[in-house]
Order: sequence, then C-alpha cells, then structure tokens
Amino acid sequence: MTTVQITPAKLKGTVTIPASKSDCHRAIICATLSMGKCTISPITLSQDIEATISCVNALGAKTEVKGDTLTIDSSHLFSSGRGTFDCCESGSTLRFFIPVVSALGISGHFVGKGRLPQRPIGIYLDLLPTHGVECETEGGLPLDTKGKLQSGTYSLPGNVSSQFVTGLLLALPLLDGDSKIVLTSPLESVGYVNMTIDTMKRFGVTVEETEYGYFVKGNQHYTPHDYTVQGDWSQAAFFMVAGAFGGEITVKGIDPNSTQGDREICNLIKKFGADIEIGTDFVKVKNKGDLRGINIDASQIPDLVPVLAVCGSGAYGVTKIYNAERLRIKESDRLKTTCEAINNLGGMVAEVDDGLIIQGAGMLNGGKAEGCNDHRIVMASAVASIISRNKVTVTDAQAINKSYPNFFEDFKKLGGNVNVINNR
Ligand SMILES: O=C(O)C1=C[C@@H](OP(=O)(O)O)[C@@H](O)[C@H](O)C1
Ligand SMILES: C=C(OP(=O)(O)O)C(=O)O
Repeated sequence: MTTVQITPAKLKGTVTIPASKSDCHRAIICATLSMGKCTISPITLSQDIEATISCVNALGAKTEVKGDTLTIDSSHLFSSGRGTFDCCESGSTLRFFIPVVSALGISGHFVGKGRLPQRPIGIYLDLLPTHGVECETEGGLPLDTKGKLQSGTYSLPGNVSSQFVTGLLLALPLLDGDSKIVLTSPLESVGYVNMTIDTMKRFGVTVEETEYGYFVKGNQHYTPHDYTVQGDWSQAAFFMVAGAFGGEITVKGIDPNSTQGDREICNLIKKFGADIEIGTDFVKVKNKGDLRGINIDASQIPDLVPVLAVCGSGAYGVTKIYNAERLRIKESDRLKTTCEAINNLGGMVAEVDDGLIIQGAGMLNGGKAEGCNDHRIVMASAVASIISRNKVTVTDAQAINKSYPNFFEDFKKLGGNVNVINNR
C-alpha cells in the first residue's frame, strides 16, 4: 500500500501519454487469433496488459517484450484442453477472453482479484449455455466454462458494459456459421466497440453494423499484422484537466482522429472554458480565466468521470454528470468514491443514482483522499491537489499500476511535488 502526499503546485510542460490500454488489449487478442507472428508497439506494461498477455500465454501463444515492443507468436495456439485465465483486476480481459476461449473450444477456469470477482458477467452466464458452452460459477469468479461456442443470435442489453459486445465481436468471426448481436437497449461506450471493429479490420476481419446491432460472418481468419498502438485519450484527460487549472500543458502522442470516445475531453475542456489547441499528434491546454460548470452526459465516456468531477470542483457553479450508472461496477463504485474523495478535500459533490452534482467553488481545501484501490480515483485526486490550498494525501497510490505505472513520474516531470509517505 502506497500513500503519497502532494504539495499543491501548478503543472506546466510537455508530457508523452502512454499507449492506449484498450487498443492494446484488442491488438494482443487479434494478433493471437492470427496464429502467426506479430509485433505490437508501443506497449505500456500496466497490470491490466500483463493480465491479457498472461491469458494469451495460457492459450499457447509465445510472447516476448523487448523495450516497448511485444512480439506474439501464436502459430501453435491450443485448440482443445483446459486453461486457467487469471484476469487479475481487468474487466476488459475477463469479458474479452470468456467468449474467445469458448470459440476456440478450450475449457476455461477464469479467476481474478480485487473487485473483479464481483463485477458483472451475468450476460455471458445467460448467453453462453444457449450457445454450446456450460458455465459453472456461484455468481462471479471463479468461473469454469466447457464446450465450444456456437454461432447464432446473441441478444443483450447495451447499457451494462460494452465489453460484452467487444468480447462477442472478437470471438464470433471464428465460428462455423454467421451470427447476429442484437442490442435490446441503446449501446453505451460506443467508442470502445468502434475501436474493436477498427482493430479487427486491421487484422483482416470485418463486422457489419446493422439496425439491430451487428452482423458477424463466420469462418473468418485473423491475418498477422504488425500493429502500432494509439496513445491513450483516457490518460491524456488527467493532464488536460491539469492544464485547464493553470500552467500550460502539451500532451503528446495522441491522435485527434482516434476512435477512442474519450477524445471528447477536448470538447468538454473547451466548454469548461479552457483554451485548447489541437495539433496532428498533440493537444495544448491552458487556462484563460475562470472555468464554469457544465452539464455532461457520461454514457459514452465513463472513464473520464472522476477527473471531470475534479474539473467541476475547480470551476465556478454547478457541473452535472448524468447517465453514469455503470460507474458503480468499475474497480470501485466510482460515483461513491469520486464523491467521497473530492468531499474529503473540502469539495461539494452530491451523489445521485445515475451521476454526480458538483458545486464548484474554484478551489478545494486539501486533506486526505482515499484511492480505494482504483487507479482513476488516485489519478483524479492527484490532479485535485493542483486546485487545493493545502497538501493532499492520496492512499492506495499503487493502484496507478493497473493502467499508468509512470503516472507520478510524469506528474513530477511537469513540476508536481509528490512524496511517498508510506510504502508497505
Ligand atoms: O472496452 C474497453 O476497453 C473499455 C470499455 C469501458 O467499459 P464499459 O463499456 O463497461 O463502460 C471502459 O470503462 C473500460 O475502461 C475500457
Ligand atoms: C474500468 C476500467 O477497466 P476494466 O473495465 O478493463 O477493468 C478502467 O480502466 O477504468
């Protein structure tokens, strides 16, 4: 457990953002399913990406990391037997591998830790047994699966997690027949599904978007491809909000034309009233006076919510974040933990069923924010220190390793004053 103490300071300078965790998960899986040799770079070896690599190893793929390049050789992928898939704390890894493992006809023993065993997988527990795969579980993890996934019609709601749609999209092209994914309610986090379709296309596999959801032709083959991973807009958002709080921050290594929904941070920061310049592979953010509260529909941008709530606290007036129910089933109940972290720093945030209402006063007092073993709560709390009058202590700071192991190094390079006060 690591606790850090941050002395308030404006951040300023240039930061190169790590490779997108979401893009990387997808590329690793598509490369593995190509049954050839592929390189993926640059990669950021976060705990979630290590979980995905360990799962492709469990499928028989050979992997090697040299510098920031991952080489995957999946020419001897298993096509039967049983494997253990340790998804650690990564929801994406779990929801992507359950159908992929089943499509390959491998029996899976899925395990995880932290909050992952409690995060929902009920959609698969309903869908898989009617499509050839037996599931044995007491609710969450551990989960045992047995049997080979069959093509057909998969009906599911679009508002629990887009990760179920991504998992099915990755798996269904491998099956003998054609399949349909029928969405019974509007899809949230659409950007993540678009990213999946885009990555699959680069590996030679296509998906058709239809009025009911998606049509996936069977008997398709992933073809080997050397893949360049995009920069991570979800991580860029932390430093963009830091830039909106003063100083001037240039975030490099991100593609403004990316399919990542979280590039919406550019429009939101502008609406809060900061100055933003968008270049071909960078954004520059600076403050141009007081920020003002705004209304935010979070249905497509769940991962931005903690740092947007911090931005709302540094603005004047009310910021309302709505359509964010599914934040309750992330690494923590992020509506509750965001609210508590900011309020412990002297903010005024109220939690409602589907979001947060933030009374922004331009500043926070400082104090102690609980990181709740949630990387995005830790990083958002660190950004909150910039607008605090007094020092900010953040617990569970090691949680950054889930997605952005160098976060505090980058924070310090921009002038942040971070001290580790407990590391046991
Ligand atoms: O597909 C992905 O890579 C992700 C999808 C999103 O989840 P939901 O669709 O459950 O909101 C997001 O919150 C998560 O961090 C990554
Ligand atoms: C929710 C997240 O990831 P996952 O669902 O893959 O655990 C996240 O990175 O914020």
